[in-house]
Amino acid sequence: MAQFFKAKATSSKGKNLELTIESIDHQGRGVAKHQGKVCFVDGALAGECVKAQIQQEKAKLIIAKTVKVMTPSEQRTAAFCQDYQRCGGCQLQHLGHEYQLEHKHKALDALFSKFSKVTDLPWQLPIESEPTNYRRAARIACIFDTASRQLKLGFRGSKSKQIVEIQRCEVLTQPFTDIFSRLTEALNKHKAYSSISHIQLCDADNGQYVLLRHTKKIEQKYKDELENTLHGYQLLWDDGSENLVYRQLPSYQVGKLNFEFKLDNFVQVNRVVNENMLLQAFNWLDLSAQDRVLDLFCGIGNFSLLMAKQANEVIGVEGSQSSVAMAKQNAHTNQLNNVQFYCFDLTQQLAQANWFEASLNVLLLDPSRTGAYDILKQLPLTQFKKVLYVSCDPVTLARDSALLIEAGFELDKIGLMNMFPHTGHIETMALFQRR
Ligand SMILES: C[S@@+](CC[C@H](N)C(=O)[O-])C[C@H]1O[C@@H](n2cnc3c(N)ncnc32)[C@H](O)[C@@H]1O
Repeated sequence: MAQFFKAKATSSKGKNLELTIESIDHQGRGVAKHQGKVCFVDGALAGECVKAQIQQEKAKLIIAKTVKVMTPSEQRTAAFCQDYQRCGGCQLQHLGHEYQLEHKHKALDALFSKFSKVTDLPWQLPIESEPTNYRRAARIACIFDTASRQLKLGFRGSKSKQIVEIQRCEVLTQPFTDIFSRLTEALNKHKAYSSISHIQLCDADNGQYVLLRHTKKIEQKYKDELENTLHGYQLLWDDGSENLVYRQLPSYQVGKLNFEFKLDNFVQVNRVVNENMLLQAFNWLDLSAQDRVLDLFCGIGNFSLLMAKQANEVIGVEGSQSSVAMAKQNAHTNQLNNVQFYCFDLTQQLAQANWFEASLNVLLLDPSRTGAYDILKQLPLTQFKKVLYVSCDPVTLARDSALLIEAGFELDKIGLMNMFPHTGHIETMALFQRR
């Protein structure tokens, strides 16, 4: 066989480029062009000239990170967190808080125009958040470093599995802002704690919970010692061998509704935004006493219970058995008997669903980032007069919206919810009405 000369591919990784940033994409990265390739640049803002280091180069694109801002945008601000450059939690602290929603608006406009050819979106006022101390739940990663014989605590680094040790986190609610240094000191007093692999924090309305996941047995005296050191926090020890026993389940309240949950259930992390989101959903849907609501991806019944106050009936569907159990319990303790919950994987065939009924006339969806395409393409959409789509991913929202528009719906209202300030996450509520 003929042998042709093929030059060795030289790696461009680590090389610096000077780039002029044209826009920011839906993940908060600067977008520029270089020799016919699209460059996505972490830490760069529209209008800026930056020096960027190449992380990865492919046939049509370059991934890079800003190493020097030569001409800063007037929207640029100093990050308030000293670990911002290393930690993977926030991506947009360099963009002034007041400009972050403007950027998210533009990103959604572009995605809707691309996927569903809808322009001039019917934007409503956004749901705002406090810029700091908004996050009531988080997961801390832990690793025992054999070289220093220390347990290290922190968040995963941006685009890596490395743990970034941090002292404080200003986006966590007040009781947890400085928990890192306190935990690091306490957990390094005894080797007994060295098998702790992660720690879950939850600032519930009825107490602050700290769940410690460990792989080896920890003697009771060491558990008691930590409990005394972290006085005021409710500690839970989880070695994965049996169901956790809660002295009292964590809970949050919205109006007169009380929601109990377990730490492995999904709960919305921004308390204030969640309350305003539920209220907005209630107002936008404007349900009548005849309406029968299908709430897909319902979790512990966050939306379902409020909707049940107004509607004739609500059917909630969720894939996590544990969340469904809590949703049923929450309906019972809130004395709502017109809401039923079912456990079902919504990527599966609708023909196997025992919860679907032709008389359901309002659809509410709140899927995870992968969106709701699988179930939406199977549902007989013509039976619904309204669809309320709560989204945590703008790309899947725009894609799924195209399907709804094609099925005869019109986008009536759309609004951002600033659930995670300073991050690239875009949370949106969209109301579709049948044309
Ligand atoms: C964004 S959360 C929303 C939960 C709830 N609506 C709330 O406001 O708290 C998405 C929910 O969808 C559930 N989920 C994810 N994939 C699913 C699937 N394939 N089938 C059913 N439920 C799923 C998750 O367990 C989670 O509870």
